[in-house]
Amino acid sequence: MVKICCIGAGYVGGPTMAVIALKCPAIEVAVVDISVSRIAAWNSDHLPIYEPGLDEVADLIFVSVNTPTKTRGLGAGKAADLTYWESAARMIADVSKSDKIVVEKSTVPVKTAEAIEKILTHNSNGVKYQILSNPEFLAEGTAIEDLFAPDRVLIGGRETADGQRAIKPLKDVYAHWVPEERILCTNLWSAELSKLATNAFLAQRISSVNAMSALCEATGADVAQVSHAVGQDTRIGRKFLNASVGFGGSCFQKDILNLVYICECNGLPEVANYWKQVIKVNDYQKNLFVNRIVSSMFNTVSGKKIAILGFAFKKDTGDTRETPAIDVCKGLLGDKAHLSIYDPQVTEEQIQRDLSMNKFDWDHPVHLQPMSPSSVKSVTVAWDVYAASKALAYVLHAVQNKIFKFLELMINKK
Ligand SMILES: NC(=O)C1=CN([C@@H]2O[C@H](COP(=O)(O)OP(=O)(O)OC[C@H]3O[C@@H](n4cnc5c(N)ncnc54)[C@H](O)[C@@H]3O)[C@@H](O)[C@H]2O)C=CC1
Ligand SMILES: O=C(O)[C@H]1O[C@H](OP(=O)(O)OP(=O)(O)OC[C@H]2O[C@@H](n3ccc(=O)[nH]c3=O)[C@H](O)[C@@H]2O)[C@H](O)[C@@H](O)[C@@H]1O
Repeated sequence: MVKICCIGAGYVGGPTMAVIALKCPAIEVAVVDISVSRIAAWNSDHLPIYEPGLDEVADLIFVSVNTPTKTRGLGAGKAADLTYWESAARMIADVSKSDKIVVEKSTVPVKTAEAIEKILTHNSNGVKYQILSNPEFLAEGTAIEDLFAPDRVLIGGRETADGQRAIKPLKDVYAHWVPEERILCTNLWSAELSKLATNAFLAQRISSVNAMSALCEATGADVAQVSHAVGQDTRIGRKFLNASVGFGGSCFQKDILNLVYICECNGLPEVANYWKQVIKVNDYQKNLFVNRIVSSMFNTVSGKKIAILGFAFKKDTGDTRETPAIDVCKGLLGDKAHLSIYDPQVTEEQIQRDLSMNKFDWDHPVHLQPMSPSSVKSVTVAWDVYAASKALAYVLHAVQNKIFKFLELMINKK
């Protein structure tokens, strides 16, 4: 019987292992995490199984730990910080007594498998390792349906006989519920890079339509109509063409910055600049939104009360990682506005934490994040939409697409 262990019980590790356990009753699945509270939370919901310890637990080890953007040292602000990956790999090397297949589930820079291989084999005591890249494409809010019916499952392995042999057991796991033609097998580097490329392409579409939205505002075109017309072209397609206040979420920005850094390291500055522009347009969009509010209120929001409806980075999630609401709120707070924030999925503590935290600090295990950020005094968190909107000067609706129209309505009503 195949045994699986997953290191990292987060947004990816938790649901992915839950689905594997559900679809493959004969496979024993264990999930480990360095965050005690994370494991306690999962156990309280009876979702993934927790087994303390890795020793001899698994044949296939998924690693789904954080890969944040580096905040200091070489590549700060762009490169992926592989600290957690490295410590997971060292833990695997320390405790393994039989041959293992280590599966990269986290999104990692292309060529990471090479470094992981070195760590694992350095003190291997005769244990053999094969590294596979099996990036995850689920989106939050639809994680379970994405896992049940993925567009594709991607598995990259070494192009050696051992590498190809290692692909088989992983392919067999997915074959329990994913049609064979949707399981793509490639070499390691293609799989690693395809994940970064997919997120870059998706984010690029959003930046493209957001750039158009600025031109629409300047010319009287309606961005919803333009995006609908563009998306009707079957070569382009309709998805991911909703204009917004900018994309958020834990990965798009992080992965593109990572891609930019890899291009620079490979002596490809033109390619790096091309992708950097996707982030620049996203930042521009968030600034534009703040500037528009401030300028339409006699160039100052100082002392004015503004309600923010929705704080998470998109609907159907309580996740606030890189939510554009943080930038919008910080921009308004910078001009001394008073904010009343309402989001039924997000706690007050999380909002205060997000507004006080430094850029990129959120992407570390919970217990390693700064613990007691000072709360932002000019922010109140409301428990219903009416309370949030009481005595407000403006309502911002942090749900993609409707924002500009909604604001326009509000402005016109004034
Ligand atoms: N959130 C998402 O929708 C997606 C995320 N990804 C990628 O998957 C990876 C994980 O992302 P999330 O699950 O969102 O992160 P997360 O922060 O929710 O979960 C990561 C977990 O790993 C744990 N961890 C860190 N180091 C560890 C170690 N040495 N041993 C045991 N546990 C350790 C942390 O405590 C944390 O609970 C990232 O590389 C991300 O880019 C990929 C696709 C989708
Ligand atoms: O690697 C990852 O972490 C994941 O990143 C995204 O998933 P996610 O961040 O959960 O959410 P999305 O639905 O992609 O939305 C991201 C952001 O783009 C915004 N967006 C999305 C679509 C759109 O048309 N316009 C738009 O502004 C959303 O509001 C949100 O802020 C990808 O969709 C997943 O395939 C990928 O696995």
